[in-house]
Amino acid sequence: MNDPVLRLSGISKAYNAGLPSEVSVLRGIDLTVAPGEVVALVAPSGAGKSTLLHIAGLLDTPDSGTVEIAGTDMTGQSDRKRTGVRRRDVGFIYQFHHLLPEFSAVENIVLPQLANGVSKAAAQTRALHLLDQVGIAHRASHRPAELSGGEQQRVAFCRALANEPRLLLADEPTGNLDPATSDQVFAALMELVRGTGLSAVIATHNLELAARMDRQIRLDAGQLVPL
Ligand SMILES: Nc1ncnc2c1ncn2[C@@H]1O[C@H](COP(=O)(O)OP(=O)(O)OP(=O)(O)O)[C@@H](O)[C@H]1O
Repeated sequence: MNDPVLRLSGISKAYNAGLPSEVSVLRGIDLTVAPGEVVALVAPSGAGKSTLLHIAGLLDTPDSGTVEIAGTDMTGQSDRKRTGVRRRDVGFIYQFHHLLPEFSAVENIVLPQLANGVSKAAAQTRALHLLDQVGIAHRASHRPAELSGGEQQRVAFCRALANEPRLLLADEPTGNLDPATSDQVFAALMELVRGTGLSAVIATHNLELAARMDRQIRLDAGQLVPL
C-alpha cells in the first residue's frame, strides 16, 4: 500500500545508438517518488527531461533499467498492459495545452473519462468540479480558442486529473505563460495536486516555482543530482 508511486532504477537511454550520431541522454537514473510527493525536475534545455518524463509515463522505453508504477514493474509488459496503466494511473501536462479545439472546456475533460468507462453523467459532474477547483467553472462551455492562455492550461490540468491518476507528469506546465500568469496558474496547479494527494514530477526552468515543491532535483549530464 505504501509502495512508491514511481520508482526508476538504473534508467539509461541513447538515441541513434551505435551510430556516429549517438546521443546518450540518460545514464543511470534512479528516482523514487513517494505517495503525495511533488518533485521539481530542473534541467537545461536539451538535457533530456522530456525523454525522462516519457519513460516514466510509459510513452517510451529505456535501453536499460526498470520503471515501476505503484509497485508494478513495467519492464517487458505487453503494450496493452502498459497502455492500460498509463491511461488509468498517469496524467500528463505539457507546455502547450493540446486541448481538442472543436470541443468545449468541459467536453475536453469529459472525453478521457468516457474512454475510461465512466458514465456521461459522472464524467460531467467530475469535469465541472475540477473546473470549479481551478477557478474557471464559468468558462465550462467555452472552446479553447475562446479562453486565455492561462485558462487553457487550467483546463489541461483538469483533463490530466480527469481519471484520478496516481502520478502526474508535467513538462514546463506554465512555461508558455507570462511571469504573472505563470505564477497564478502554477498556484492553481499546486492546489489541485495537494488537494488530491497525488504524486507529481513537474519539470520547470523556474527556480522559484521549483522551491514550492517538496524536493528539487536537477538533470545534469544524464544523471540526477540534488539541486
Ligand atoms: N528521437 C530522437 N533522435 C535523436 N535525438 C533525440 C531524439 N529525441 C531527442 N533527442 C536528443 O536528445 C536530447 C534530449 O532531448 P529531450 O527532448 O529529452 O530534452 P529536453 O530536456 O526535454 O529539452 P527541452 O527542454 O528543450 O524540451 C537532445 O539533445 C535531443 O536533441
